[in-house]
Amino acid sequence: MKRCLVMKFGGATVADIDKIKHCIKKISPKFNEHSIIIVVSAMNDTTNQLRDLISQISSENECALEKHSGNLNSIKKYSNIASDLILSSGETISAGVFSLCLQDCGYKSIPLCGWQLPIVTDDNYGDAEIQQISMKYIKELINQKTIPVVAGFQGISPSKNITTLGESSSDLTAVAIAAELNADCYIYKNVSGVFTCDPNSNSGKKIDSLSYENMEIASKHGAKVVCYKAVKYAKKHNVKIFVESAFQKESGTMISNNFSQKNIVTSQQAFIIPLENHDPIPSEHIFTFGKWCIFSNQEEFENYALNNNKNISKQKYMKITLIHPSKIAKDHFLNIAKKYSEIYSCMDSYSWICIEKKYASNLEKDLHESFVK
Ligand SMILES: Nc1ncnc2c1ncn2[C@@H]1O[C@H](COP(=O)(O)OP(=O)(O)O)[C@@H](O)[C@H]1O
Ligand SMILES: N[C@@H](CC(=O)OP(=O)(O)O)C(=O)O
Repeated sequence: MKRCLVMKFGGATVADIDKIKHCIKKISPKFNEHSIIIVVSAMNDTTNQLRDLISQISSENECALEKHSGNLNSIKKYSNIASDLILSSGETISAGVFSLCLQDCGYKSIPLCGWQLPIVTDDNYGDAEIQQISMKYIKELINQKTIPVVAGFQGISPSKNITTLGESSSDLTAVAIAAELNADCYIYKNVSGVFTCDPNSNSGKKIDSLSYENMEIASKHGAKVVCYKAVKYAKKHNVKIFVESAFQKESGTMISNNFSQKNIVTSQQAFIIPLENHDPIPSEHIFTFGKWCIFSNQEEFENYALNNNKNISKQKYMKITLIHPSKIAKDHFLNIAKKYSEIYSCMDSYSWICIEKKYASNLEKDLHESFVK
């Protein structure tokens, strides 16, 4: 059997037929060497429209609930089951449409819902955890040189209800299938990789390679580019993720254990100090990667600081960069902040700090070590 490759296309990349046909161009160079498995998200913002639809009904449900004074938990459970069925339908359509487009381009293809594999989850509707996946059907299709197009985001509970895996979790479907097949996982987006900041709102720089740990932290703190549950799963099962543009040729970002030295500022050249209760950081603020910003080197940082926040002394800022929430470090952060009072007042309530290695005390080093382990 050829080596398997999972290719996941996000909602923005499958927004219409023209875009899907562009996505398909990404498949042909890989098709001869690999057995391809496609995973798709719902077209564009279909899932949000479905969420809106559900919320219109749910508010009426609450009134009905009060009228009938039924058992709140069981009524909630029934409405969650129905909501997940509705929410999952965006991916069902998308899998069918993508598969039809593949057929139109001359490939043999079959669309699959999560339950057809099946991807068995717990019954935590709306944010279900994967418990077991069978690759039997996918392997049969691969052997027949047929490309399976799997609807992302979907699972099935032990009681045979459709579940969804959580917001943006088609990435998780893709990574979980890749883990089962010992395959790499390509995630195609409308951006060309993971950037130091959201490329649509700031002048970030593309990162060539990134550790699971850094991506996990960034995703957890709001970087929308790869779903947090997917990164966690990839780390656990050692699945290499490549984030690339669906429409451009340039190389993207690799997320793995083999990351290049220059891109790991937060764990190698600097110390992450965990903090608690940080406030949301305005997008124009210097530290945005979701809520994080990673710089490859001092010069990059200085340029960014200079271009984006002229009020802040770049010299002092060199001592400050980043963050993760945790109880132990809060007092410690406040002490550091006092040392750099000018910066602290600039930062106001932003509890984000990162200390370059050369400035770090032993305590800071210990905190860092305990965090990155
Ligand atoms: N650090 C980051 N790097 C790249 N994209 C980011 C980052 N933070 C936020 N984003 C945003 O994440 C979005 C995800 O890409 P998109 O293709 O829209 O997602 P989807 O796969 O869900 O359709 C991008 O449009 C980009 O603006
Ligand atoms: N459509 C689902 C799942 C998903 O992963 O979507 P996307 O890959 O477009 O973020 C959602 O919006 O949550």
